[in-house]
Amino acid sequence: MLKRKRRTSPLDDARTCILSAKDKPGCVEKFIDCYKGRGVYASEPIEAGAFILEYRGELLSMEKCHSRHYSDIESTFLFDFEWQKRHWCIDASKEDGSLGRLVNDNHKSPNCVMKKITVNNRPHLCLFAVKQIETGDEIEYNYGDSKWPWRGKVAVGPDIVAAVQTTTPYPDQTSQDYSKRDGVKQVAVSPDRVAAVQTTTPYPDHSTLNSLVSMK
Ligand SMILES: C[S@@+](CC[C@H](N)C(=O)[O-])C[C@H]1O[C@@H](n2cnc3c(N)ncnc32)[C@H](O)[C@@H]1O
Repeated sequence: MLKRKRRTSPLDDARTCILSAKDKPGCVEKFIDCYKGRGVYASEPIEAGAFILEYRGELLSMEKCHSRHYSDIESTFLFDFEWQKRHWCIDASKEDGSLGRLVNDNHKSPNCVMKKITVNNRPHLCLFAVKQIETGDEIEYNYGDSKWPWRGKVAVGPDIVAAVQTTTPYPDQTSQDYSKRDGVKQVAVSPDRVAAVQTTTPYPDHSTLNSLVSMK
């Protein structure tokens, strides 16, 4: 009798990618517009539950993270979480070519979720699909409950964004040169925006996301 080949579990898949320090094939980076910047898109169908990408970066203790000085843009690439009863941060502010750091926020209908997994006694943050994802779909997860400024805006055209909420003034990013900022291709972040998302930490608080995805 023919033995059926066992499929790799999503967790094993994630472990393999983590150990190889390479992104899993199946996703590509795309420039969306000068407001949202880049995003990550599925280049093949991804089934619900599958491992997608690691949010790769430098693992820092919270103390170390606090001691560093990040620009507003860099601070949007910090992801804090709890592990072994201590607070940690993945600093993905360095442009290292990895895709996990480029995944954008969607708090209404995200197609993946961030989970914490431990490999070789170190924590890693990984995105897993929560629904079937089709080729060409943008990969998106929920950044958490912070008042992210873009959540009050609605896209009305490929490059035009209309403000539907005016509680936080936000610079007109359509008029800025996307490619010249900070030497990285990132959307400028206004100080107002950082103030709006600050809670207990001096940078955007991803910790709310942790409870959301039960990263205990
Ligand atoms: C971790 S980075 C994601 C990658 C980023 N788009 C880039 O091009 O580098 C987070 C930044 O992406 C942008 N962003 C993420 N989700 C967004 C959304 N739903 N709408 C508009 N901008 C978003 C914001 O500028 C945010 O500070």
